[in-house]
Amino acid sequence: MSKTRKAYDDHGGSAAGPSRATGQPGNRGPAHVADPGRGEHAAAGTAAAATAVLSAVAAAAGFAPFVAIAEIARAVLGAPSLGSVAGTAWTWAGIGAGGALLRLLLLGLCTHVGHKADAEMLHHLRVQIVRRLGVVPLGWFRSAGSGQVKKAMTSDIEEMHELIAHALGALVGAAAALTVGIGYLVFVDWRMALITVAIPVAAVITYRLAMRSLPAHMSRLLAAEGQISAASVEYVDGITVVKAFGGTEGKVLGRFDDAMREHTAAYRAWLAGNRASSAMNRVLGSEMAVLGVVMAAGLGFVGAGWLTVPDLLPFLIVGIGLPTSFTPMIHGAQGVRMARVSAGNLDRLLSKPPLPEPEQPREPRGYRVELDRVSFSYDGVTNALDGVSAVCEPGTVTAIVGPSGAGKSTVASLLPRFYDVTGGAIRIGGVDVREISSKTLLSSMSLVFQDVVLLRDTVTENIRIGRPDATDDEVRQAAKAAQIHPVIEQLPHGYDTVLDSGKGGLSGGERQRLTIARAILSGAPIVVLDEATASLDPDSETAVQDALSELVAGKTVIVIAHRLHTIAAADQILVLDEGSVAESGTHHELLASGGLYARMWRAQQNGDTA
Ligand SMILES: Nc1ncnc2c1ncn2[C@@H]1O[C@H](COP(=O)(O)OP(=O)(O)OP(=O)(O)O)[C@@H](O)[C@H]1O
Repeated sequence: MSKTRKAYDDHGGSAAGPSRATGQPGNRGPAHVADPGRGEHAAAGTAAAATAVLSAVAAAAGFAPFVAIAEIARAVLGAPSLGSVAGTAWTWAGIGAGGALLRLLLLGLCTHVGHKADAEMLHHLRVQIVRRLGVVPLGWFRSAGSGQVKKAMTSDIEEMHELIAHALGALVGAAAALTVGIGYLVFVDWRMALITVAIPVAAVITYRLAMRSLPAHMSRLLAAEGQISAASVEYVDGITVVKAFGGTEGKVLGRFDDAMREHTAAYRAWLAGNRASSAMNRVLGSEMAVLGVVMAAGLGFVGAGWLTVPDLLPFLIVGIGLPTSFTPMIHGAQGVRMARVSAGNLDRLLSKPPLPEPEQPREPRGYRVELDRVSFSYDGVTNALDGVSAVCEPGTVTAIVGPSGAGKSTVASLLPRFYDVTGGAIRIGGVDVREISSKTLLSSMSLVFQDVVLLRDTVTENIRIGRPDATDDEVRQAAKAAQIHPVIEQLPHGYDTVLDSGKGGLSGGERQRLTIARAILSGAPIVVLDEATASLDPDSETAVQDALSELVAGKTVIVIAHRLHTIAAADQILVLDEGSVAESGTHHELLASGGLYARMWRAQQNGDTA
């Protein structure tokens, strides 16, 4: 949004010409700095303020050469002979050269200090975000969280960079330059100063007028942009299907064409509304406008005897420098506004309440898992789970089945405390999971989900996540147990092959077996499988099932499954319906009772044989 807005702002007109006098350093690029604590954060803030002050002084000093030229000209034109003003001229020449030199020195210093402040502040922010991510409930990432994190780490941080490295200096520098320039002109002649300043001020007003209609057009422009990118993604993602089915290519491209046309129409509609103010802005924002008005008014003043010709010179020399300070001031102010929005987003992220850790953690006594009248609500209004009770004994398999939306995955998320229950309790080895430290809790569980997450690292390291201190040999043993060893051996660099975090390299079933190897290596006594084989073809499923039987031997196993034949041998089956346990028992008991499970079983059998 912010980038888009900036792009349109640039088309709406310019408040004035290009920047000349802001003294604004360009400090980009990361730097490696030590992990800063609170004190370093304050130091970075002080450094950012120092950059702004240096920018202001540099911008003010940047006006000295112009003032010097104007003063020398005034002295020379008003004197009977050159010799009589030589001293004054040399003094002003010294002031001018000194100002130019000081500006250069301060800009160098500014770049150095600003660069450091920027790098430290952004590093500190990133460290804080990462630390916060380490303590927020993991369930948050599964809902809206990951999008928020991506935005915080990219565009919000970028806006903060803009603020510290560019906007703040631009704003303060431009304000200082304007103050010095206008102050000098007022000193020479306040009436002419008013006229000279009126032109860039009028340019700013026309700029505001040109931009006034933007919010009204923004939603249409953004919607059109959204359609363009959706159509592009649709085309790129579906290019195989589109090409394979020939005739439909035109249809997808047609959608892209329509979106482009709509964007052009929206853009034209906005431009049509601000054509006059935009044109006025371009005229008034140019140095030529200031020069023309100052000349006309100045000659009038000279004619009327209100101003001497030498006194007109400062307005021509310094006055035409004023418009160039308005553009950075407007952009700087805009940068500050955007950074405030981003700072709000970052603040919301950084103030996400952490998962409460027990003050005096307790160790579970064994690995019996007990759900005691567990209730949970995602939104605080509707209950996804309502009074669910069950006991899962070590060395047994408990299957959780039920219609879509019954709450099966919610149970799986509550066990490792991705969320905390809103009613009742979950106990492991007789201890409430909220009284067990997160580290102990997570290391007591192997979680195997349908969505396989692989890191961009070697096969060995991907398996070793299960137990970081495992030897290479133990990694291989786990891979063998998970029936993935022969596949790994076939990879270009065997166990040293770097896997793609995307879908490349291994098939779905192979990736799944890799995560099972991870879980086998971890040796955790509780295993939670959430739809681990749901998306696999029959061959892969058989291989994964074999791997799973290695993983679950002797453990407390909780399996969530859609396909009932995969859990028919479970020691107990909980049938969830609308967040409650509708029935429970073994496969045969549930079939005999003729309830929901029996109906689901029959439906799946018929589906399978149909
Ligand atoms: N992150 C979430 N935020 C809000 N509501 C959610 C979230 N996840 C699940 N729900 C809701 O909670 C209820 C239970 O969902 P859950 O995913 O646990 O069911 P499920 O039995 O696993 O379904 P499925 O078989 O389709 O995966 C549903 O109404 C679902 O819409």
